[in-house]
This record gives sequence, structure tokens and C-alpha cells, in this order.
Amino acid sequence: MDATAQAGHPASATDAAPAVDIRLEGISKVYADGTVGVAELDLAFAAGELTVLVGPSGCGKTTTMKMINRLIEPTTGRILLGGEDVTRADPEQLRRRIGYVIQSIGLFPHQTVRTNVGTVPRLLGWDKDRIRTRVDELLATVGLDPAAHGDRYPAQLSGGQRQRAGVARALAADPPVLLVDEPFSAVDPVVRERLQSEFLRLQQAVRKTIVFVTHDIEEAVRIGDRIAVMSQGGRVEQYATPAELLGRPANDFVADFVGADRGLKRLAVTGIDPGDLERPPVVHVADGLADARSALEHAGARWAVVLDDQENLHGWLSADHAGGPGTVGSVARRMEAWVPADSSLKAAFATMLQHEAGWVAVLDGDRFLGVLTPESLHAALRRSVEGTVPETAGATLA
Ligand SMILES: Nc1ncnc2c1ncn2[C@@H]1O[C@H](COP(=O)(O)OP(=O)(O)OP(=O)(O)O)[C@@H](O)[C@H]1O
Repeated sequence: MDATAQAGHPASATDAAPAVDIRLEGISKVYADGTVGVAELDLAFAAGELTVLVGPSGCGKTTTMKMINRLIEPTTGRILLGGEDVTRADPEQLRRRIGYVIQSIGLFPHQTVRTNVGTVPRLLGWDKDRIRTRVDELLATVGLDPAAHGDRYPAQLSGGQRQRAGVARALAADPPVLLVDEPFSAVDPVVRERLQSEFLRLQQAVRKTIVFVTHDIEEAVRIGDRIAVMSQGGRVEQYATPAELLGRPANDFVADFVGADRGLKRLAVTGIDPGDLERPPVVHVADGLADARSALEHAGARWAVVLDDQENLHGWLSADHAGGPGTVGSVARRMEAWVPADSSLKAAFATMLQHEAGWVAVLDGDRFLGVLTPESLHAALRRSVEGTVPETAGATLA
């Protein structure tokens, strides 16, 4: 949902609800048979952040999440929404302020996509035109064509399209809070990754307070601002950003859960810091080759970066070609291996491998900032554990 769509529709102006924080205080759930689903849990979810609850099967993730909208009534404790105690609020009213996305139940099968998405606005008594406008706006936002998909039934959509319709339905009344339960578990890995990216983009636009349950640590580090790793009984073993979790697991349980390949996973959540870049010799397109050669010899380097007269990246020059008359521009090679400065280390590494390059240039727009080599990449990763490297999208949505 983009801001212009909201602003351009006065009837929606009042429902652009600001995100609120959620606090669970001493919350427990003891089921009728005596099973302790969650015991004495204190957990806060920051306003506008995407928090992931992750942990092995049966650890209490779903119980925790469903206590927030009181689909499961807590046995003890308090739930605060934006500071307001909603532990005993009317559950129906409460749920209109809390969007809910689930994989299994999802959409009403005998209603069209439009009717499904308009469910909560109808309950809230919006007039028909306002609902129609809002629903079509939301369908477009989640990547469904209202004309093509709006009048279909859920069974006539693909799994990914159904999921998008589910997200649109949850967002329809612009609730400040969104609960999301394993939404992408039924789709194949490729679609799953695409839906995760779309979901992240959507969150960047809407900035809801999202509680997201998954058992998949890859998904958690990819999309979470913060992650709570839980063990049996809803015990929080660590509550941290993806980079902290992967870089400094609090104990053996977390280390096991995040996996032995956590160093690799960390590549995806660690951004490039300008301080990590190496600065090889730089020559310019118009320079004479003799000058370029002496610059290379002076630096003791085998290659140089070639910039144009605007200081933008042009390519690179090998010492083997820096001989004879002519200019650098006549023998410089194009530089295919480059990434934007806001990329993750993983993207930089993938680009290096894709082009079988020994280094990758880092650009801010067209401006050349420096290069990453396997050595500097490794150093950057090590430094990220010390918490000095900014994190990328998944970790810094807030
Ligand atoms: N209605 C119920 N009656 C009794 N025990 C229950 C009930 N619902 C859940 N439990 C138990 O509470 C514990 C936590 O369950 P919960 O569904 O919250 O776990 P989860 O972490 O979401 O698991 P999964 O990843 O498998 O969905 C489990 O031991 C489960 O068996």
C-alpha cells in the first residue's frame, strides 16, 4: 500500500494506524490436559518492527502468537498493545486491530478474492465503494491484478497467489499489528524466497508491528529485524538481531539451532562497510599507458581500477597490458563484477563467484568506492561479530 494511494482516498485517511508495540508480561498457557505450552514469558515487540519467533516443533511459538490476539486465552499474565491492557478486552474487537495471516486456513473457499479481502472492512461497516477501492488498491499492492484475480475463488489461484490474497486480507483495515504464522511453508523454495522479498518490501512500506512464526532459521534471519529463539515451554533462549544471533549465539541450544553454517548465513545479514574496502591503484581512461605502468609498478600491483573523467567505474587494467603507446582506455577491460554499496556480503561474494573474479567493485550509484577481495570479505565478516558493521535490509528495517 503506497502512501499516495492512502492520501488520495480520504475515506482511508483515518485508518492509517500508527504501529504500536506489544508487551507480553508473565504470560503462561497451561492447556486443559496440563501441558504447559508457555511458562511465565516476558517479551516485547517493538513498534514497526518485524519480530520472528523461531524454534523447534512444540516449543510454544504458535501458542505465544495466538495469545496476542487471544485465539488462545492466557492462563496468567498480561498483554499490552501500545500500552493498553487488552488481556480482558473483547476478543472480536481486538482481532479487528490485529491482522492475521496463516498458511493452513487462509481464505474462505466459497468467497471470491475481493470478498475475502474485504472481510474486516465489511465487519467495520465501511460503505461499498470504500471497500471496493481499498480492496483493489491492496490487491495491486500485493501483486495481484484486481481485474484478473479479484473475482476468482481461492481454488482458482496458485499457492503463492493465495498467500498474497491472505496478506491483502490481513492488511485490509490497516491494523497496527500483524500476526503471521508460517505463511510460506507450503510453497516451493523459489516462490518462497520471492514471497519473502515481497513481504519485506511491503513491510518497508507499511511498517506494521509484525510477529512472524516460523521453524525455519533461514527464513528468520532473512526477514527478521529481531529474532526470538525459543525452546520448550516458550522459553526465550536468545532475543537478538539476525547478525547478533549468528555472530554470537548465546548458548549451545542457539548455536545448534542456527546451524554449523552460521558463518555463511551471516554473509546474508551483514552489509558492506566502506572501511572494509580495499583501494587498489586507480588510473583514468585518458591516462597514457606509460604513466599507468609506472603507477602500477610504484604500487607493486598487478592491476588497477580504471575510472572515467567523472570518477565513475570504467573497468580495469592488467599490468600485462599496460605497455606500449596509447591510452588506458584503449586496453582497459570492462568490469562486470560490481555490487551497489548497500549490498550484503553474500551478494558481493555471489557476484565474485559468478564472474570468477578475484575482487568485486563496490559502487555508490556510478561512483567507485573501492573493492572487496576474498580477504577483505573475510575480515568484514569477522568484524561484523564485533558489531561494528551495519546490517542490511533484514536486520535494519526499523
Ligand atoms: N490444545 C492443546 N492442548 C494441549 N496441548 C497443546 C494444545 N495446543 C498445543 N499444545 C502443546 O503446547 C506445546 C506448544 O505448542 P505450540 O503449537 O505452541 O508449538 P509450536 O512451537 O508452534 O510448534 P510447531 O512448530 O510444531 O507448530 C506443545 O507441546 C503442544 O503439544
